[in-house]
Amino acid sequence: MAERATHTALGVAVIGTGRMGADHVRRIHEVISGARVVAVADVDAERAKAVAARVDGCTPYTDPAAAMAAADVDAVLIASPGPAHEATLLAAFEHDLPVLCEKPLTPDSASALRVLEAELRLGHRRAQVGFMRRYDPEYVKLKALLTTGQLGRPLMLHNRHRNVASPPSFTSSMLISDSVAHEADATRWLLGHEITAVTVLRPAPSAGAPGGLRDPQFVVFETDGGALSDVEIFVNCGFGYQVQAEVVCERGTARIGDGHALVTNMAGRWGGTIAQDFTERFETAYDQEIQAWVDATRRGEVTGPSVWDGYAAAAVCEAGVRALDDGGRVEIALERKPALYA
Ligand SMILES: NC(=O)c1ccc[n+]([C@@H]2O[C@H](COP(=O)([O-])OP(=O)(O)OC[C@H]3O[C@@H](n4cnc5c(N)ncnc54)[C@H](O)[C@@H]3O)[C@@H](O)[C@H]2O)c1
Ligand SMILES: O[C@H]1[C@H](O)[C@@H](O)[C@H](O)[C@@H](O)[C@H]1O
Repeated sequence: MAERATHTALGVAVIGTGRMGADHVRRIHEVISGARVVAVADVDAERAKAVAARVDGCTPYTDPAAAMAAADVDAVLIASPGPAHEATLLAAFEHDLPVLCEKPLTPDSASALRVLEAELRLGHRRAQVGFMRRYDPEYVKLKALLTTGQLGRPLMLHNRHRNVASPPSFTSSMLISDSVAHEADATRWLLGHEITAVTVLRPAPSAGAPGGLRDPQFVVFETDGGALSDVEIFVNCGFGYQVQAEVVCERGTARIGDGHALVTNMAGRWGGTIAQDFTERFETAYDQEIQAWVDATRRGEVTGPSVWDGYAAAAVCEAGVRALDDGGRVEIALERKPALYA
């Protein structure tokens, strides 16, 4: 596959054509280079048809397996809901197809381990997980600064993750498993530590939270490097989409996410605007992520967040959901890391 794809555009099947899937189809078709969408699959036939109609030569399917079996498919982008990811990943591995799987890899650590074992049986990495913050220019700068060691050892990481409003089906556990999943990965990646324990504190819910939703929550990760990483997750803040991170190190601090690219002074006031959702705040990150995946895939490589990263984040979130339910501190014991992910 890799040799063929090096000379021609990579043929991508996009599985799941909802909000993210349709946006990734647009991105591959209009924004990035080196790939074309040749198939889409969605259990909702009308949705698949409508998205396929926007791209010449794209065939709609309702069965992901049928889409992946099409002759012109070289790679798979999974954007169905988390519980559907395992089956699609395993089917893609059966065809030995490269995959970019939106986060979460899977919703729990047992299913993530089954995916990891299937990839180990292939004997080479095939899948990348869609932790797009690793491609966001601000996160990339922060990671580069930490890697120089100028600031000294990281002691604490403070994260804020705010959404304007949660979708109707959002549950209290999903604040952890769907949203804080990003900070589980960002903490591991920025600090280079594994997370060993998680505590979830629950302030009185906001009056703006839909009935019964425990929103906001305050999550504390402990790491094997002795650092603490805290996350304010507030998915019905009402005013904007904000993702901020501040690392406190022995000799200084560094902070991203203030969004002060444009500050205006007018009529006795100063200020700027706040993004309203993730597609706006992380637009560049998604573009860079998909371009990097296409480029690496055409070279026959897998370079992004790995199945191990997806498994570790799933284990952290699973512990977080238990900590939310019990109101206590839950320790995390990861499996041994296989050499494939060293
Ligand atoms: N990286 C990010 O910032 C980010 C942002 C939003 C969503 N996501 C992730 O992207 C994925 C999709 O989220 P979304 O917001 O687009 O959801 P969505 O509900 O808008 O779309 C999901 C689509 O998948 C379809 N579907 C359901 N089961 C399927 C199956 N078995 N096979 C094929 N299609 C199936 C649904 O009909 C729907 O059209 C999730 O994993 C989510 O966590 C990531
Ligand atoms: O699925 C979405 C997505 O991952 C966003 O990046 C995050 O901000 C939301 O909280 C989450 O619900």
